[in-house]
Amino acid sequence: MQFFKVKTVEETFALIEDIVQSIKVVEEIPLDQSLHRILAEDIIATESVPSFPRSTVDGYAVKAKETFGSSETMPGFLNVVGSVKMGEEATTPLSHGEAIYIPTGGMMPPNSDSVIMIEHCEDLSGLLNTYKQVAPGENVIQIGEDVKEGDVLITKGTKLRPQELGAIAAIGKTQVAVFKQLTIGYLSSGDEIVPYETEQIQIGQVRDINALTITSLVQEWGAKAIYAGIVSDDYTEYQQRAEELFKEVDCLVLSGGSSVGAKDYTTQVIESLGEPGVYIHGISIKPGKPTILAMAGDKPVIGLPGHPASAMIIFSLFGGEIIKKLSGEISGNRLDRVQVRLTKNIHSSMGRTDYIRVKLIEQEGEWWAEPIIGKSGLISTLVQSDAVVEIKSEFEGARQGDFVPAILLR
Ligand SMILES: Nc1nc2c(c(=O)[nH]1)N[C@H]1C(S)=C(S)[C@@H](COP(=O)(O)OP(=O)(O)OC[C@H]3O[C@@H](n4cnc5c(N)ncnc54)[C@H](O)[C@@H]3O)O[C@H]1N2
Ligand code: MOO
Repeated sequence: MQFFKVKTVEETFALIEDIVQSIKVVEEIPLDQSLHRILAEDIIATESVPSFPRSTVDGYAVKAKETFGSSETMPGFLNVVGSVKMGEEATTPLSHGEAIYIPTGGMMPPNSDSVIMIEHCEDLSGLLNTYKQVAPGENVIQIGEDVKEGDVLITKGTKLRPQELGAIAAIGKTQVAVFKQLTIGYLSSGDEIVPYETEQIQIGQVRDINALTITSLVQEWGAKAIYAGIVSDDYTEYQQRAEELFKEVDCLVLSGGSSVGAKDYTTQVIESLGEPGVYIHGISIKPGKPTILAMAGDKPVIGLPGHPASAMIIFSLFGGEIIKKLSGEISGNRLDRVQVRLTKNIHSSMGRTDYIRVKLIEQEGEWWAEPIIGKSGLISTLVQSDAVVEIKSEFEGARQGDFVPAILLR
């Protein structure tokens, strides 16, 4: 038996972009529960922030031109006529030759245009000595300088980070429309795989590692994971369990049995779930060559190679992209690779993209990648890794000192 439908990494990403459609289900949820969710509406500012001009420092609100020429040796003089109270409207207008004490964040009094910091002046019994001149607008946040009423503050498809929640809170919006949280189903396969809680394992058995790595990645990405346990290498059982789980989820992930051994039923199980079926069986990638990507109806199905490091790397790359597309996220400026330098020569084969597990070391302000040697069945190699460096298919490797792109695993 041979692998068929083998694709390059670039073709795989292009295919994902092409075949995976975003879910359209939208729900309104409280803002404080929307972290990491995907915005399903444009957030239009219904008011300006700030809604009144504010001081950015502790000092005295003044008319800038009345401080012109002030210096340490030649101070200017202004009369202090009051103070601004926090949280209250400043109503007393500033007249010629006057200054008003203002705390950081306080409202600028009418007719004032700038603030002189307290360290640049001295209040001598109501006579303010100014030792520095200020420019009009200095130390003031103007109305709408943060957010202007009517502007699009955040666009649909944005993954909500803490700063987006803060900005939405600033305009007084308490509910947001987001796309439904995705549910990703995960099932392990293999006669030798036993629940990780198994205290005493028999010779030949291995604890289910992928259940933890894969469902944890799902959670890290803001989706919900359903772990449906382990199936043996029996087609009927595997097919039934996969089909049951498939009905409950937006995307199904199966681990193990993706190769072409006699008991590798994953392809057959996936084909049974519906049309159009398997698009890719085999990617020219290392590790993780025997990866399966399919669509059953509008739901993506991923068959991961069983080796734990392969499964995690493949799921981080392609699973991440599929879930992102499915979730409705529209990535803006994405910094998903950083440039690091290699501490050693790395060999790789033309026509195959390699992802090499590396430890990152900082030396004299530069980041260096130290390859971690180990087979793709070894989970500890990922524990030691900070990143994987990418050697694209057109290269036969990379030399010590070369800059290479790294995908962070932290
Ligand atoms: N003749 C060939 N054989 C293999 C090839 C090939 O090109 N030609 N590719 C190899 C590569 S690369 C990989 S990766 C594996 C993938 O095989 P499967 O997806 O069929 O996975 P299994 O055989 O079920 O498992 C492989 C390995 O991983 C262990 N495993 C599986 N699931 C888990 C789990 N949930 N937790 C911990 N460990 C797991 C399993 O016990 C096996 O040792 O195929 C190669 N073969
Ligand atoms: O996916 Mo396999 O890891 O290349 O051993």
